[in-house]
Amino acid sequence: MSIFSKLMWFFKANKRLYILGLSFLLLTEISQMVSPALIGRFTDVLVARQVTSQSLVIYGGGILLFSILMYGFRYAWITHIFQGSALLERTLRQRLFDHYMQMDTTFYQRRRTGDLMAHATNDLSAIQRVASGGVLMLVDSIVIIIFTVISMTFVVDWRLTLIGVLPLPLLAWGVRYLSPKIRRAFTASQEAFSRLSNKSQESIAGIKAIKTLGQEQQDVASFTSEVKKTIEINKKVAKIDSMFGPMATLVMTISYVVMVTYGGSLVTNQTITIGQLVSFSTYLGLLVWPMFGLGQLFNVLERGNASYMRVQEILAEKSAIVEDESGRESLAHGDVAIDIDEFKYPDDETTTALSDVHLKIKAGETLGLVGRVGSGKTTLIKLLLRQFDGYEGSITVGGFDIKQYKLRAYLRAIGYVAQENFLFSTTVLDNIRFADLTKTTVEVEEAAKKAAFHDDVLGFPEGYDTEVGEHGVSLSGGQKQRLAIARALIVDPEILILDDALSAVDARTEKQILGALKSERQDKTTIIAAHRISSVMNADEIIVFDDGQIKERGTHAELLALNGWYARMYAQQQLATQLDEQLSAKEENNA
Ligand SMILES: Nc1ncnc2c1ncn2[C@@H]1O[C@H](COP(=O)(O)OP(=O)(O)OP(=O)(O)O)[C@@H](O)[C@H]1O
Repeated sequence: MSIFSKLMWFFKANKRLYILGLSFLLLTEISQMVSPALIGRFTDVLVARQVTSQSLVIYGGGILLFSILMYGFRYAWITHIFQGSALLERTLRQRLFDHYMQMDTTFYQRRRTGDLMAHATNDLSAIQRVASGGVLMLVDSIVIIIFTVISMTFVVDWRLTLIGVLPLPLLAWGVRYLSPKIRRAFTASQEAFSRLSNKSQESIAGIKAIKTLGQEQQDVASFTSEVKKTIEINKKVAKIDSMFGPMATLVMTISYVVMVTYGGSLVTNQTITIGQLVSFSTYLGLLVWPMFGLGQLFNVLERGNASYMRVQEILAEKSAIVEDESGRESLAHGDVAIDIDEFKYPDDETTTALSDVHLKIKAGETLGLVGRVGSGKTTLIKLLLRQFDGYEGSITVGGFDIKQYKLRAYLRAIGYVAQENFLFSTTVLDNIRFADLTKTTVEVEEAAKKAAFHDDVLGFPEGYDTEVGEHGVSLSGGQKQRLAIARALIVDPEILILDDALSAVDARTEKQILGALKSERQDKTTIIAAHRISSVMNADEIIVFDDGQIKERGTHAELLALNGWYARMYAQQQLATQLDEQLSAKEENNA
């Protein structure tokens, strides 16, 4: 029952809908009570052999009239209540989705995709059932029970009523006994569903890796075992669930036995008429649904409660990125000053990911970030993207701390391209102009040209209208990277960040893209993190990271003169390129 108080905010907000719905319910029940009384009276007229055409019209017409009224009222109240539940589902869905959108990176690291999807589907449906079936069963059952018992007392006999309804508390006891069991079973079932969703999601997403490593059979086996576990848990739910129905039938049968034996004796000693016994039997019949309803109700409420708690737990999680409500709305631009004394990832407090990183990028300049694998390049970029706020020190853009900007305003100024980029299941055109769908085809083409992607698109079956992503053509790693670069360039960001975003393109294409960036973005800032020195060698300043710290810094020439890691890497890569060129030339000669 506590789920109703938890949802009170919603019922209050939609009280008009619910008051109307419940008023129609009351009218339905009142109409429903009239027919059994009319049937009883008519039985007495029949027994006394006093049937006339007038009595036929009165009783027949009366029963028909009230049935029609009942139909209309029932239709009206059910539509109101179900409208309410659809509203609740929409409200919660919106809240949950907004929450998902606001949450930070660590939230998505902690929570598995399958779980998050289960909350948005199964859990919300279970809660929605509380506001529809739950309300319907609760109010309908209680009102029918009260009205029926009152009608039984006044139309028939109070003693028969008392004895007839005496077995009903047995049902209440049964429900109380079974409820905690169904709650536990249902929570386990929801968790099993989440695990199954996770497994399916991971297998589908990782299908290429599974096939390449020849792990199909193992994967099917582990999926089957997960399915088996889920079925076992659901069997348990069904077992407990199926106890409710027969229990209600049993209790009702006891009531009928009481009615036949005690009611029969009342008719024999002429305390009540046969017609009244018929009315009583019809009233008792009306109690069958509320008994089932109450049994089901607790089931629906327990499920709803378990789901509501899970959804609330998610909604209560706060993003580590705190939005400054009165923050700056204006576009962030100007010099970038990075002063990080120390940063540790929240899930690894023992390791210092960055320390003493102090650098300045003047507006319009290019910064290069290099260093061995895991040296901290992406970590610094994550801080710039405000994926983590918990560092000692500050990052400012245009003299203002990046935390002083409204997140949306700040991120609007940034174009970010990662090594692996997500493509949406839509056309190349809409993927490129994803950040601003008002951009024209010409603007999209221009951005694609700068990213050296335009010629590739012309080769696609339907050019810019070719569908890509899950339901469309597959792009190569390099094409995906260049599409993502075009996507970032189209909004002409104040700060463009390329995080190993040229790793899958060849040296010539890289040169072409870097040339376009240089000429098109003269007054805009660019940050390039890369493994290939050629990606950063023309930057105004190059930072060499090692173990989260700046090990070397300077221009290309200065770093070569230092004769450290950078110079060694450059020499090695130069050598590799020369060897490659010699090999290609040889192959061409041989061909
Ligand atoms: N979310 C995280 N939680 C904890 N540690 C992390 C997290 N992300 C990265 N790290 C660790 O931080 C260190 C720096 O990683 P980072 O991704 O910044 O390196 P990188 O220089 O960009 O490497 P690469 O060249 O491979 O992209 C690594 O030791 C990495 O394991």
